[in-house]
Amino acid sequence: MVKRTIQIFGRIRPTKKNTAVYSVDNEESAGGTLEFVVPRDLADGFVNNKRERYKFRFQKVFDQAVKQEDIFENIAKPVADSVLDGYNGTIFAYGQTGSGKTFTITGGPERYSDRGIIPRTLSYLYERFSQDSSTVYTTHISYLEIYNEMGYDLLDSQHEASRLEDLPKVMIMEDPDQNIHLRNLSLQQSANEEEALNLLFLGDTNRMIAETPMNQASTRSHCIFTVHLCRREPGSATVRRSKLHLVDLAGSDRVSKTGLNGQLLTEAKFINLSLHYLEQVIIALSEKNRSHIPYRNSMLTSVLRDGLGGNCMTTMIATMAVDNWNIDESISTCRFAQRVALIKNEAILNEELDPALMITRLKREVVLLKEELAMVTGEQRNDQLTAEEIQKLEGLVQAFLAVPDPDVTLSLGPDMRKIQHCFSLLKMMILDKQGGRNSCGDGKESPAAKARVEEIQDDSQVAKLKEMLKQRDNEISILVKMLKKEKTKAQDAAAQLANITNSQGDARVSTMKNEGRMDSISDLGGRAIRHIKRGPQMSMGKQEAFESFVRDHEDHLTIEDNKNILKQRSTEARRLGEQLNEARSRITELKKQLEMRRRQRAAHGVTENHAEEAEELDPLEENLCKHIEQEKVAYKKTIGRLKGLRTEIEHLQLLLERAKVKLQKDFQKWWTQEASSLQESESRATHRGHTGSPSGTSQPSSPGAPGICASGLSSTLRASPSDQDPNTDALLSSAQDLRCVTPRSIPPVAAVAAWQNMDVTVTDSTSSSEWRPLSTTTISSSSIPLTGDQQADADILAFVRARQNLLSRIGPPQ
Ligand SMILES: Nc1ncnc2c1ncn2[C@@H]1O[C@H](COP(=O)(O)OP(=O)(O)OP(=O)(O)O)[C@@H](O)[C@H]1O
Repeated sequence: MVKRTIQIFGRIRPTKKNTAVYSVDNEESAGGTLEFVVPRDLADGFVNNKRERYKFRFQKVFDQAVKQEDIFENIAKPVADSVLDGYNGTIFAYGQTGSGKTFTITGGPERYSDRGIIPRTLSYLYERFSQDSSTVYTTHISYLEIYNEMGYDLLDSQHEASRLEDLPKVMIMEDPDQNIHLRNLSLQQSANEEEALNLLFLGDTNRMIAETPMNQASTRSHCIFTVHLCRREPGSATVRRSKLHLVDLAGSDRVSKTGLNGQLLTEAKFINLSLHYLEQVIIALSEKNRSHIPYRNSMLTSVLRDGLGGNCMTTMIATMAVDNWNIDESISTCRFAQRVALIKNEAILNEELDPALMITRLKREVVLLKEELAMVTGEQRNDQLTAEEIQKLEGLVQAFLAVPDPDVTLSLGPDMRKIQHCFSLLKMMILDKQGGRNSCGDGKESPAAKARVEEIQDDSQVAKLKEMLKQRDNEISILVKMLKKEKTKAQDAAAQLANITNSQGDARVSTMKNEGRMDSISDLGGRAIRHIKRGPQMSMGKQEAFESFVRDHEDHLTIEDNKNILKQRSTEARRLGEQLNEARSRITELKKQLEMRRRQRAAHGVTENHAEEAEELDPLEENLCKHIEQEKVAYKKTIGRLKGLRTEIEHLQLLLERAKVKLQKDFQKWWTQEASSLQESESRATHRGHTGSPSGTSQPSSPGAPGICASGLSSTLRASPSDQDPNTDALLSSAQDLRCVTPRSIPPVAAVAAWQNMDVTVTDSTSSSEWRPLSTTTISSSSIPLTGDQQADADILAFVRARQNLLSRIGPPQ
């Protein structure tokens, strides 16, 4: 058992201006101190206008310039080490909103070097697993978000979460021994670093997507990323199970300061309530002789129960901002940390007997005892050894011979068949080695020995061939299955491509023909292919808007930078891969040369009777060995670099993927806003039209639009409040195209309606007050360019009907 108080560390977020006076002092032995100096005039009722100096003690304080790497080395690595040893670990970040909790725990979204504690810890754990090949490690991951006292599983890949409520809800259960269980929280196995990082990415993406402007969940929720580790020593019936919780708490800002109201106030109360309960638990734990600790008051404290005053090595990171206006919050964060530092935990080694391993062990014992019994009672088995048994025995003999230690024994159990077979194998090997010397005096092998050797060789050969045949059969059936699957996929893709090219092409071709823009038609196929590659969600008009949006997005430069770095790293990885292949061939070649040289020398020694010469060191041989060693060192170095590059490439890919999701989300938000604002101005213009304002004037693009071509996008938007449906978008893009060839004087709505073959009378082409929909029910679908896809066509017709209804509601002008 390890008794230890919760370790507290301070981290100060970089700030550019208006910094409060503070000082950090880290001493090797006494830990670190952080001191704030708050002048009386600045305090001004903020914190305390009596005291000027506030001094707090931490294990260590990390000032603004400290890198993520140092945070990992000093804070997370020791905890990860104890988790590897079988103890539970928790690291939680506490601080006000924007003080750098997420940056510390997960990392920044832009640079590889900004990776936070989670990705670095995963990297470290898998590296340690690979160094300890004798132990079997199994890793599972869970990712829980707690928002308004409700738990959500962030690793759900089944549902497309667009709101937090779409994610599976997690319930807290308690068993009779008062152990906490989280029902509905999935545990995903991750075999390697890549899989673990993908899970982190999935969770973060779910977190980001589920967030809406009304529910800034990332700021107002608690997130707990947990690594569940199981470690098995070879031959041992015990397993060690440990858990590592990496916790990003909600902002600890005081409600009075945030000035919230309505829904946000309710959320803030919930968050403050759960942080308040956390504080209560911490106060109760830091007080002596408290029998009741109120863990059950909130979901957060229930989940973190072990980490707080229980079986766990726990570390807290107090994140702080030192801008003048944040100083009171930073001081209260420090005060909280001081209380946390009083809590004592008792971490125990989580070792238990593995029932499965116990069963296997007992079964093996039963077999041995049975065999021993058979030997004692003289009841020997006389059935043939199976091919598998023969193969196993060969392996045992090889392993036995490979170890020069004379104390090592060949343990075969009391089965005489196995003992005899191993003797035969050994005899065969000796005969083989002795070659001509083990013959019947005349230099030839005795026929009996030869026959026996051949028999044994045949047996093992047949067994090997049978095994190979089985493997090949398996491979063939897998390949056949894959081929079938690929064929079906190719057929589907071809059909989909044909469909999309036809439907989108048809819609555009007619308008392009009208405009004489036939050269663009040939481009349609290519665009359709790009469209499919990007996903079937966007119409071409929207796609163009998206491309423009991406170009003007604030993250564009970072994304481009990351793309370039990714390209460079991929090129370097390819080059290193080639180097590795070359080094491998060189090593093989050198080994061949060495082998040949050794044979030549051995042959020379035998034929010329120069046995002593053969024993001497050969300079050429020595040189070859040296060369091989050098190549091996270079090979290992390249492998190390390649491994590092692989991690960096995977991380960059995830960053890019995350940036893509963010862009799509931002675009979707912007698109919806633009659509509704354009619709509003459209209806305003219509009303103005009713009162005699000039008609058909094109609407200005929204000021928020980042440089999108007004004629292409805003016209599509004008008619497209429902942007979810690609067919509607395509339809509206086509409507816009038609508008381009419609006389300017015809109002846009009339143009769309005309294209839709609705009965619209334009009695005076210069006055918008003269147009009106005649019929609200007649829709001649014959002239609507339908796609042939039932769902898409139903959507198109529904859209046309909705538009017609809208027009009818506007009604004829007075
Ligand atoms: N040490 C740091 N170095 C560079 N940038 C940082 C650092 N800490 C925080 N930031 C930046 O400051 C901003 C706010 O940080 P972050 O989102 O991590 O705060 P938070 O405490 O998690 O806030 P919230 O409570 O809203 O989740 C981010 O843009 C982040 O990249």
